[in-house]
Amino acid sequence: MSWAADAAAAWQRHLEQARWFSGKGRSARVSALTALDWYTPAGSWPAVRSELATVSYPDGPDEVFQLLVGYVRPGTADVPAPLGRVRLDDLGEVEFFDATEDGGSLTALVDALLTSPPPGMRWLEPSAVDPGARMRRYRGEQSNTTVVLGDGALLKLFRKLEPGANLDAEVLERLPGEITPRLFGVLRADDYDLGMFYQRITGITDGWVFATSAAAATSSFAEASADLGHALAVLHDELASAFGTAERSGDELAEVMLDRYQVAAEAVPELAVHAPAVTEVFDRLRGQRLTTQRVHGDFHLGQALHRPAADGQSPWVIIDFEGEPLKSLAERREFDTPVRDVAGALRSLDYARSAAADPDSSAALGWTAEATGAFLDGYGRHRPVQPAILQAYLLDKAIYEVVYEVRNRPGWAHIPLRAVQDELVRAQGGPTIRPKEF
Ligand SMILES: Nc1ncnc2c1ncn2[C@@H]1O[C@H](COP(=O)(O)OP(=O)(O)O)[C@@H](O)[C@H]1O
Ligand SMILES: O=P(O)(O)O[C@H]1O[C@H](CO)[C@@H](O[C@H]2O[C@H](CO)[C@@H](O)[C@H](O)[C@H]2O)[C@H](O)[C@H]1O
Repeated sequence: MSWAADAAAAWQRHLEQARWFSGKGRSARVSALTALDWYTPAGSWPAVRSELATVSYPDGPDEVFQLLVGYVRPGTADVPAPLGRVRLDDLGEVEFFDATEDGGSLTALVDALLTSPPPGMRWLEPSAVDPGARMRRYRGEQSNTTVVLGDGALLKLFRKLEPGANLDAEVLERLPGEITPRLFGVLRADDYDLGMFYQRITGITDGWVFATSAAAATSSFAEASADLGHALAVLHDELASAFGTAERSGDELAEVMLDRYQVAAEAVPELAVHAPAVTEVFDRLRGQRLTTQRVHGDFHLGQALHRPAADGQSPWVIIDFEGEPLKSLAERREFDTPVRDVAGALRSLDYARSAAADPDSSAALGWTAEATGAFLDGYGRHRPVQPAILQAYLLDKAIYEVVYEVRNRPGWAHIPLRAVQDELVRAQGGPTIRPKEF
């Protein structure tokens, strides 16, 4: 049997428990393993390379995931449990493991990428990456794997691969690095972007943690929210000048939102009863001409990092431009109106009140209303938002969230389900938790 057949079974077991593996619970099978060229020089240990795992499912198309693999001589691995042992033509009998779990392999990888970069390694600012920095895997919840390289840099290894440029790298490269981290380099092989080196922002509080702590203490989030609104408006200006703008008819957008709603209503029957009211809200887009551009696409508080004020610096940095995970890559790269991100932020401020002792108390509702008003002031000072368009996007986003939560976190589904109802009541002139003009 070839090394790949032996290793595939071990990786299959590993994937089922890997936090980043999005195919869990779908009877995933590693049907092929393709080795890319070694990053590390011949004769050095550990030997490190990327391998592409093709994952097959009984209920859908194959997907490709990146594995970063470390190999050492048997009995010398520096990880608690190597995944297995294989014989490779060039290395002989070796043990292998997930190299993101081994500091020595990460150091060997970064050193090799800096000192003898493979043809696919494109450096923009190599001096920002310190090969002597302590390297460790970021332990938080994420769908890729981030390696922390001291205080200065991060290496994000993309896990689920799609041919073409990675959206996050593509955006960071074109922006000035004031509201977003600076991009230091991109690693690519064959058709795939495999990872990127970028600026680590230190001393930050994750926006979701920041907002939910404030909501739990019923302490005002207005100032931070207004700053976030302003930061998003600046980001939208930067994206428009980097990628340009276009126009789209409101009729077309209404059809797209309606189609998405219909697919969602088939997946989640509770949504189906709202068809007439949902159609009415989307119909209000008809007859309008909308300006579109590249947007964040999946903006929420977890995509914003807050840092202590410093002269001339934005207190918020915005990250993760990969778009909504339930959409295809082509859909995620499409232009949209910037209102999509405004709606994302407002939905997130609504989610954040779930951290309050009683999320439905007038204090908690008031907390969201105040933060929402402040966000819209901060954003709208610069870029006015039309209420009918915002309403359609808020509804579209809440519908997306219902499907996302039912699939991923059923215990949270009540939050967007309730939001869908609230948006529809509000659209018919009912009571609102938002400032009256919106
Ligand atoms: N430039 C950065 N500086 C500091 N921390 C960051 C930076 N980018 C991401 N993070 C942290 O890493 C976490 C995961 O990053 P993210 O880009 O959202 O990963 P994923 O694409 O895997 O979801 C974020 O929630 C944030 O806490
Ligand atoms: O961070 P991702 O790009 O993977 O986005 C997905 O997961 C998010 C949850 O982590 C999800 O966001 C929803 O829950 C958030 C609270 O956990 C809330 O702040 C957001 O407003 C809400 O949409 C996001 O929708 C999904 O695409």
